[in-house]
Amino acid sequence: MAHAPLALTMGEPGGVGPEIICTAWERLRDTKFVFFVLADPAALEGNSCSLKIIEAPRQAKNVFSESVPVLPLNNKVLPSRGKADKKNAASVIESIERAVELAIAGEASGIVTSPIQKSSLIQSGFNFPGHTEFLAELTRNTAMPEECTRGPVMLLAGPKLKTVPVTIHQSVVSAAKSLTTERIVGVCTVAAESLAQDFGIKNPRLAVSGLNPHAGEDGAIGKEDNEIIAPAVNALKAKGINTFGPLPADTMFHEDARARYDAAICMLHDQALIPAKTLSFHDAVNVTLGLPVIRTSPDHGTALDIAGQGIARADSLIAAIKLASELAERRGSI
Ligand SMILES: NC(=O)c1ccc[n+]([C@@H]2O[C@H](COP(=O)([O-])OP(=O)(O)OC[C@H]3O[C@@H](n4cnc5c(N)ncnc54)[C@H](O)[C@@H]3O)[C@@H](O)[C@H]2O)c1
Ligand SMILES: N[C@H](C(=O)O)[C@H](O)COP(=O)(O)O
Repeated sequence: MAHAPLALTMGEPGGVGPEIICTAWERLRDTKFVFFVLADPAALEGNSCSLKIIEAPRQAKNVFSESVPVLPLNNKVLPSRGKADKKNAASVIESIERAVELAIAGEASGIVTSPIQKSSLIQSGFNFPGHTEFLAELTRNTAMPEECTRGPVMLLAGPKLKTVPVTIHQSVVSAAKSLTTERIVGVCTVAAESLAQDFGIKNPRLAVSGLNPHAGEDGAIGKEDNEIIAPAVNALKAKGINTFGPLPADTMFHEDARARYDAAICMLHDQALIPAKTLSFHDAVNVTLGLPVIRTSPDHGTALDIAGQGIARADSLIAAIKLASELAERRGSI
């Protein structure tokens, strides 16, 4: 079967994306991890790698060892290193939309997204708080693979820890208010399915965090742990999903605790992402579970503060490319 390349989105042209794409290509050019970049070539110019314009993803494989294959966008960018210009929003968004189209069409085996500057896109009228929600919308009408529940669900996957936030890009106040037993059951169901099917973890063990300090101290410090989270854990156990909790979030990430589970399911974005990024900032990958296409991303953002200085590390992007390729192989799409 022909191997489809991975589609790599351009991300924020003023951030570290362009330089780490170039570094990632330099490190991967002689490997099986072939990708092409959906970008205005102007966004990638000025780095040390050579670019080759391609007309279709299938051409990527033939040029990959010599140059970065670039599938040009219709919208142009005016890159300004270290600054996110909302005038570039159309191009940033087009890159994501076209990657999804190509993945749905089978011309790309998966999507790896470069970081976007959310605030700049939102100022331009973009209506989504992140890739996760935008990708869910773009793939809404595409059928899921058999026996896979639709998400989206965010997973931060590192060598020492996998974490899933139940609430994602929400204020802490709105996240706490929006927690329901059904939502927790839904997220855990997608996570358990994907850990088994995409990551090959048989009967994955899910450790569910509480919301409040000490998981509510039996109702003395908040009622959500007993009234919303504990019933979700019971419902998941009844479905045969290997789940336990709610656990106090502050003590569930030390080394011995991590050995007891395959993924930590957390109620809040920062409960999940702080331990993931603290333990493995340069190795962890952000994966969207519960989509009909494969999507990974580095765990870091645009890093405007160091863009263009030649010090940005490409390790997390490389890990994202390798993981997307591994997931595609497992799903049999390449
Ligand atoms: N997948 C994504 O699109 C994604 C992910 C996370 C954050 N973001 C966005 O990025 C923007 C900036 O976010 P932030 O400042 O919170 O986080 P950030 O990850 O961009 O930066 C945090 C710190 O880590 C450093 N850093 C980041 N990437 C690095 C790398 N590759 N090598 C070395 N150092 C690196 C930065 O210099 C900074 O000091 C925000 O708009 C945020 O929403 C996007
Ligand atoms: N919440 C993520 C983080 O802090 O790393 C980041 O915003 C990326 O989210 P998307 O993948 O939805 O863009």
